[in-house]
Amino acid sequence: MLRIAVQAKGRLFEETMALLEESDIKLSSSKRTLLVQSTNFPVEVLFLRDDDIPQSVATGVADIGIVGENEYVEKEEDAVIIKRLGFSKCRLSLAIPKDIDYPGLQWFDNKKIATSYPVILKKHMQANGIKAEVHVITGSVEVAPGIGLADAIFDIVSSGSTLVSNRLKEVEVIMKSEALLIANKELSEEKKEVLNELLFRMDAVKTAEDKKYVLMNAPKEKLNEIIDVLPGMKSPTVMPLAQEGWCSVHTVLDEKRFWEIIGKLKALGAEGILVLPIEKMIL
Ligand SMILES: Nc1ncnc2c1ncn2[C@@H]1O[C@H](COP(=O)(O)OP(=O)(O)OP(=O)(O)O)[C@@H](O)[C@H]1O
Ligand SMILES: O=P(O)(O)OC[C@H]1O[C@H](OP(=O)(O)OP(=O)(O)O)[C@H](O)[C@@H]1O
Ligand SMILES: [Mg+2]
Repeated sequence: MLRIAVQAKGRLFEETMALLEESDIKLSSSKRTLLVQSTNFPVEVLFLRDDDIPQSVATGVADIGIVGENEYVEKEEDAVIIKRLGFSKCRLSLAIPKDIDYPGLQWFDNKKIATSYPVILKKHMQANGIKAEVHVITGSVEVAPGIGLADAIFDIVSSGSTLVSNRLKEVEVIMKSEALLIANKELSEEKKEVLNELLFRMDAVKTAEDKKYVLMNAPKEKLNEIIDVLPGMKSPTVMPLAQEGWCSVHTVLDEKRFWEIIGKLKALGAEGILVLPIEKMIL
């Protein structure tokens, strides 16, 4: 049985649960108890605060965990990164009151900075020879300058709207972060096998995520030109239609180039284009 530590509630929770669900890991209880077994796969899910996930994985309380990179780097626990998961993307930044002119990092010399990430902050300041006072608070960091608790903050930024509503501006990005799958360093062979199967399933979900299955009717005389604009995995499937001179073309398209390719297909006379989501893709 492989034990996975995940965030019980918060910014990581929904996408973590969606990833497990799309990997066909069914959980026995919809009520959230601390530890829930899967009914169809040899894993159990341990729900924790995200701060506690790196340590629980490093000590072997859990075998693997899903946690923000910021939290993983801050905690300096001895666990290994297995996979970058690409969700909960954000950055850790320094921000100061918006009306202050910012001359560069030296501004922070002898200033008081509020943060929940003292380790990352102190390392960065030390590496740049800046002596700042670090004031640790665990939440609502952005209000600190407004209430006179600190001169500046070092915290998570995504859209930047929390900074704006607290009259702050982002002046330095110190690190970028996304959700990570981390693992204990000494998993048994049995657990490694379960982990490999889980990774195989997660890859199939991730690969499918930015792809679409596309079907269209194409005039036969334009078929070669249409095939030329389709990247596909190998080559498209082409099937005859009852109507003379037409065929049906099926292929897989990358979401990034989707509109560009669809435009070319329409120009070549493709009709009745259907676009379907792909649940899983095994290459
Ligand atoms: N606005 C955001 N946009 C994207 N990702 C974010 C955002 N805020 C936080 N994250 C990421 O999600 C993680 C969890 O954020 P959350 O705010 O839920 O943490 P928390 O309040 O410390 O939760 P917990 O109760 O588990 O300790 C962060 O460590 C970060 O990696
Ligand atoms: O740049 P933005 O898009 O505004 O996001 C940044 C905010 O998001 C997170 O807090 P969250 O909203 O998760 O609430 P919390 O403070 O309760 O963790 C984070 O702590 C920042 O405060
Ligand atoms: Mg936390």
